[in-house]
Formats: sequence, structure tokens, C-alpha cells
Amino acid sequence: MATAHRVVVKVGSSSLTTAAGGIDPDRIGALVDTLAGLRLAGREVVLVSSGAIAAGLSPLGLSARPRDLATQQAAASVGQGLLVGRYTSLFGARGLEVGQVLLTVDDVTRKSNYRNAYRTFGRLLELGVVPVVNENDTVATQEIRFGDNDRLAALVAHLVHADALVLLSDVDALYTANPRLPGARRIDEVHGPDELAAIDTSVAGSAGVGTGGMTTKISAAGIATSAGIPVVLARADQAAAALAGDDVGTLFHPTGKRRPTRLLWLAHATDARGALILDAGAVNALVRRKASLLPAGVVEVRGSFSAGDPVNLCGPDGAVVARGLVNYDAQELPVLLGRHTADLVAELGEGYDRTVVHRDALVVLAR
Ligand SMILES: Nc1ncnc2c1ncn2[C@@H]1O[C@H](COP(=O)(O)OP(=O)(O)O)[C@@H](O)[C@H]1O
Ligand SMILES: N[C@@H](CCC(=O)OP(=O)(O)O)C(=O)O
Repeated sequence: MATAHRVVVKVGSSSLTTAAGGIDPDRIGALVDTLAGLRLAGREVVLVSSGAIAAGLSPLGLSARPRDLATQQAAASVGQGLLVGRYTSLFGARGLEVGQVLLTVDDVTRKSNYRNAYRTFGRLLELGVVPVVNENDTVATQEIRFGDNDRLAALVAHLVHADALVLLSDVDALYTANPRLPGARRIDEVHGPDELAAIDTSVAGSAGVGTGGMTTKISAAGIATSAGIPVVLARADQAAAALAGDDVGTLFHPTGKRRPTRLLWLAHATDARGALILDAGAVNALVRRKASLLPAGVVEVRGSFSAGDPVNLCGPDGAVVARGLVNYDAQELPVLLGRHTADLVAELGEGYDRTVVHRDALVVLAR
């Protein structure tokens, strides 16, 4: 951690806001002190900050997190401005600029948007700016919401090729069960998913403003570590110690190697808009030969989707084997199914030499 040059730091709502619903000036101030210190020492920081909904509650006269999506989105709209305003003035007082980055799932799964996001982060960091990321809660619909910033932070860590991910919360470490329960034991290090099998994350946090609890933090740690990025989970007031590599929090060791980033978004952050049922030969070609999906191997189209959308690719029994970005609209496909590309081109023209899903835009989920 101490040698990680580019670090993604995620902070949860419960560590930034008061239980009554408003930004806590002392805690946000202490966090900015730490992160500004890091940036001024030459390290690169991307901050993924929750708290928009919580920060928007009291200005709207709401005493608790609303249940309906529209009011949550309204609160996020009010709160996000207040939150970024606060970051701008606090970092600004230390001579640093912040840049707001609001992401939806779509922005980072579609190839062009993904490249754009990658480029923008790179440029912001080159310019010495501290990117402050959140989900674009105000426009994200139920279907396309990440819903939790823990997984968003893990995916951002991939996107920016971070050396480490720090998840800051109101709890000082991962425990075998919610630490408020008797008998819960603290866990210092996690070396792989086996060690997490017995962890109980079913009891939610105390403040009532966080969303995912420990479940999404473990999932985020799994996404990052499986692609080679170490993760530390610590309490927000231990941020400086965690970033210095001191012995605080829980360290999740990398379990895998880095992989092409965009495919991780596809696997972990997208909800398929439809499904294609493949014959056994096509499943084999995708899974074993890493081939592209051609019309000849598709037997059925389910759902309504547009070219560029994520779809599930299923075996003859309906089980999902892969997910990919489809190159045709749902209504274009039925006449193409089971047919060879050369015949389609001869009959329908050049545009029909497209693969249904190109191998660079698909990720195998089951073997
Ligand atoms: N096994 C566990 N170990 C640690 N904390 C747990 C566990 N299970 C549940 N929790 C709860 O998860 C909370 C953190 O999640 P959450 O409130 O969503 O935080 P944040 O707002 O930081 O994302 C902790 O305060 C704790 O009460
Ligand atoms: N995007 C939402 C936060 C969602 C979220 O993951 O919250 P938390 O569990 O506090 O990290 C917001 O800014 O209110």
C-alpha cells in the first residue's frame, strides 16, 4: 500500500454524513486533509465518494432515506452539488482542483464511452486534479444502477489501472459477523474467496444511510483482487494509516492477474437486456476457442435490445455461459439465425458480415 502510486479511495455515506442527514464538516475535512497530503506528496488519488443522497436529505426536509427511486434521485441531485461544492473548497484550500465524474453502467460498458472515460481520468490525473466519482444517481434508472459505490470503486480501480483500492467505512475491519454482535472476530488478512465463505454480512450497518453493507464491500474486494489489485478495508479516520501501509483494517491480497478492463464491467456491472440461445457448437466455439459468435450458431432471440447492448449468451439448456455486447438490434436477428455469413452477405449486402458478438466484446462467465 505504501508504494502504490495510483490509488482509488472509496468513502461511504456513513463516514461523511451525520445520522440526521447532512455533511459532517469534521469528517469530510479530515478525509480531504489525508488525500490532499497524498496528492501533494506525488501520489495519484481518485476519490469515489458516496453521500449524495444522504447530503440531500436535510435540505429537502427529509428525516430518513426515501424508499422510492424518484425521491432518492431528487435527494442525490441536491446532495451531489453540495458534496462536490464541499470537496472543491476543501481541496481548493490546499491548492488542488477537483473534477466531478458521474458514471452510469452504460457509460463504461459501451466501447466508445468506456474509452472516453479512460481518457478523461488519465487527463485529469495528468493535470494534477483529484477526480471525485459517484454514480450518476439522478439519471440512472433501476435497471442500469450499480446501486452501490463499493463495486463501482472496484471497477473504477480497473478502469484507471490503479495500484490499490482503499474502502473506507464506519467499521475498522471485516469481522466474522457484524461487530455489534457478540462473538464477532476481527479479520486482518484475506488471501482468497475460501476464507470468506463463513463470513456473516447479513446484519446491516447502524447509521441507516449506507446501502450495501459489508456484502458489497466483499464483492468489490473480490472484483479488484481477482484482477490483481490489493484492497484495504478500514475505518475512515484510519485513512492516513491505511494509505501509509500501516497495520490497520483488513488487507485483501490479490488472487489473480490484471485483465482487460472493459470486460470486467461487462461481467460485474451490467444487467443483460436480453438473451441469445446458442447451439452446442457455438457454446464450444465461444468457451474453448474464444471465437466470435456468428449468426449460424444462434437458435433463439429473447428480449428486446439494441445494437451495443449487453446480452446473455446461453447454452441450449438456457444456462448463461457468457455475456457480450451485441452488434444487431433484437428485431434484425430472427431472419439471420442459423445462416452462414457468406450467404447473408450475398443476399442482404455488406453490413451483414458483422459478427453477432465479437470475441473482444464478450466475457465467458461459466465453463
Ligand atoms: N461481517 C461484518 N464485518 C464488518 N461489518 C459488518 C459485517 N456485517 C455487517 N457489517 C456492517 O456493515 C457496515 C458498513 O456498511 P455500510 O453501512 O453500507 O457502510 P458504507 O456507508 O461505508 O458503505 C458496518 O458498520 C457494520 O455494521
Ligand atoms: N450513489 C449513492 C451512494 C450509494 C452507496 O454505495 O452508498 P454507500 O453504501 O454509503 O457507499 C449516493 O451518493 O448517495
